[in-house]
Amino acid sequence: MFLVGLSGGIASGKSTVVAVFRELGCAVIDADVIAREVVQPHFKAYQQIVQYFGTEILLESGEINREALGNIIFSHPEKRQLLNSITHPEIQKEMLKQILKYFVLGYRYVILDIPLLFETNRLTKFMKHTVLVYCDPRTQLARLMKRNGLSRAEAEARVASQLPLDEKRRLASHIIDNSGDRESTRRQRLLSQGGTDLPGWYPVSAGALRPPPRCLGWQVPPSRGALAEWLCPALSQHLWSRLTPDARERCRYGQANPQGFNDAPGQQTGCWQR
Ligand SMILES: CC(C)(COP(=O)(O)OP(=O)(O)OC[C@H]1O[C@@H](n2cnc3c(N)ncnc32)[C@H](O)[C@@H]1O)[C@@H](O)C(=O)NCCC(=O)NCCS
Ligand SMILES: Nc1ncnc2c1ncn2[C@@H]1O[C@H](COP(=O)(O)OP(=O)(O)OP(=O)(O)O)[C@@H](O)[C@H]1O
Repeated sequence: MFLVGLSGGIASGKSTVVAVFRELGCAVIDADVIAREVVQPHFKAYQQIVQYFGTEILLESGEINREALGNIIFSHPEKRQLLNSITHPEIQKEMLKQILKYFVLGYRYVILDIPLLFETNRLTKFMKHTVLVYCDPRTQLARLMKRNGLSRAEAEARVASQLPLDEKRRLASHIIDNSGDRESTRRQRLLSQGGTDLPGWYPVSAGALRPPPRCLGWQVPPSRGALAEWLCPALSQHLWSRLTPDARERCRYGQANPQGFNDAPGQQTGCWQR
């Protein structure tokens, strides 16, 4: 089984992109969702958070007031480190459990949506590929202010708590540019599944839909087109109908990269239009 690390910056569009992969039936593990689970009242991390941050960060229900905790940690780097040291080990344990679940189910690829993948840098070595959901800094700030109702200064503090997206760009093996509208982000993915020089997100999504028998692996079908038909005819037809005439031509003439991802060391594949 291969792990694909998907990351980005705060409000760069990870959830938006991941929603599309889920639509296609991909196996996705979301670190933000797990981060919410492991701080529920009966968990160890909850007790530690209350011990260090005090009961003033609790709601009346006893649950953690995420807005209040966020306000503290995004303006105090040392408190952020403390929170990370409490939550990250618990998040990683739960992620490992979910990875094992998908392994047992026979999935070939699992997408791990990890906001701080490049900051912590401990997990990248386990990833077959890393995908960065990029967004230009002005758009990122505007979307963050709007979504969270933050002032410019508050939003800037949150962005500054992470590595700049331009730096993450250099660390990722693949980029999805989400600076434009949702449809253009979607097109990047679809094109990548049928185009020429594209690394082929296809095996990831198709593999999730119907895990192939282990003994066959992925080498048996001679081309990606055949692979698509073999795995999921309905999805294959749908994707074919969404391709541009030019991309169809290229597929017909066998120029699509049958290997899926382009793995040349240090090379960023140009699959997703930037
Ligand atoms: C600070 C908290 C309470 C804010 O909760 P809230 O519901 O408002 O935001 P949410 O959890 O949806 O996170 C939104 C985004 O904030 C960013 N973010 C969250 N935690 C951190 C952090 N410690 N450092 C930098 N950025 C962070 C990420 O981009 C994340 O996608 C919460 O994010 C948290 O518990 N963070 C610590 C755990 C963590 O590191 N989570 C990130 C996934 S590993
Ligand atoms: N292409 C887009 N066009 C317009 N708005 C978008 C686009 N992509 C995302 N958004 C909006 O921007 C905000 C941030 O997107 P999203 O929640 O997907 O980011 P994220 O990276 O998952 O955020 P976080 O780091 O906080 O988890 C949301 O309000 C979303 O609706």
